[in-house]
Amino acid sequence: MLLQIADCLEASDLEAVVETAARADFTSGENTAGRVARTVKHNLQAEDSAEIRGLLELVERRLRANPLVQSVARPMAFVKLLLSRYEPGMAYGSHVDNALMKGQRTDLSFTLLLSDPASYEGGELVMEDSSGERAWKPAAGSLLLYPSTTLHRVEEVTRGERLAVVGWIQSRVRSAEQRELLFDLERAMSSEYDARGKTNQYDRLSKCFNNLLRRWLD
Ligand SMILES: O=C(O)CCC(=O)C(=O)O
Ligand SMILES: [Fe+2]
Repeated sequence: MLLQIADCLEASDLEAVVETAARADFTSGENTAGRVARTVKHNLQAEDSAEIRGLLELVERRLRANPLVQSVARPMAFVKLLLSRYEPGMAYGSHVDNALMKGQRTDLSFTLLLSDPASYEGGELVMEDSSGERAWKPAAGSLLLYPSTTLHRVEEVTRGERLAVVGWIQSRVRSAEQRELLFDLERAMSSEYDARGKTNQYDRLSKCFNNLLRRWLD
């Protein structure tokens, strides 16, 4: 399940992040890619600095505080975040993300878009699965959150600049299928409560949700 979450950063955060990004030094993303990924990874990544660490910490705080992120990802750890930039001619071909980063399992991958989609051409994040392909190009401040098991790519940027924070989450629930069931159940609970209050139906759903979560937590 891929989820798009709008407005993960409010306007003032977004402005501050873009300003910091404009002062950052970038190096080729090929430096942090493996032997094969290197053949398809053509982008830029911000070099580590106190300012960049502050920026990434702010993004992580906002994502952790987002109830939808909590409910879709059930994060145990934010394994890694980085600031990336695509200029005209840059793209990231089809790949699946590494299962292990910094000794931790990656269960979900995310992209937080920082550029206004009208300001660049190309740069769609394309998800490839057995049902076909789907391209995403959301508004600045929106988050795309998807299972790290998915093949995906970033289309070539042909005009302007695509700035984004990308990252990986280790979940407390390893299986994407189980995470999706829990997400649906939690939503059903919450709409039952909003519509009718703490009914028998709500209690029944809450029992299923909590006992499945107990069973599936790592
Ligand atoms: O920039 C993106 O949307 C995704 C980048 C990506 O796939 C990666 O860094 O592994
Ligand atoms: Fe990726």
